[in-house]
Amino acid sequence: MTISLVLVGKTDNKHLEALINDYKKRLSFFVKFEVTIIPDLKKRKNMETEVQKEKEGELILSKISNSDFVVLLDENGVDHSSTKFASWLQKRMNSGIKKLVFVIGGPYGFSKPVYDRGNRILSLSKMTFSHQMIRLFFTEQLYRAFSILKNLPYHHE
Ligand SMILES: C[S@@+](CC[C@H](N)C(=O)[O-])C[C@H]1O[C@@H](n2cnc3c(N)ncnc32)[C@H](O)[C@@H]1O
Repeated sequence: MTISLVLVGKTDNKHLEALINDYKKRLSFFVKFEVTIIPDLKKRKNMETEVQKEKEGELILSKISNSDFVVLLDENGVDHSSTKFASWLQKRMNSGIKKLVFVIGGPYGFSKPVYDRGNRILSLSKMTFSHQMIRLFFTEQLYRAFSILKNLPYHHE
């Protein structure tokens, strides 16, 4: 199974990018992990929020195939402990899915068509994080999930 992470806008802080790359590298020992960045929209500062979400939504959907299992990250989704998330991930890997796609929205979240396409909505907390910070928190949680599944001494309960 391939795990793909779709992001809106490039990571705008080099320290954040370095930390994300570190977890990306660690994840590559366990799974085929790819990151797809949807470039920032041109002239988005002049756009209405809804128009921006709609345009970003079209670009997000263009990166998703019919057979992909799509998980949208959203503060209003279902939340898991790290161990529950690890077992959920194991079940997805056992289910024969070819590609598991996680999507992080832009600064204003997702358009309705993107919500409609999501197979699951996952929250990392009830608090809202920036679309930049959450990419680090999520890649760390994904690494943590694999470290739990592989019995590595990274996660402690
Ligand atoms: C700044 S938030 C968008 C917030 C809000 N939904 C809105 O409409 O303005 C940007 C993106 O970060 C992600 N995100 C932020 N906080 C999150 C959380 N607690 N759990 C999961 N994803 C989160 C989501 O993908 C969200 O679309």
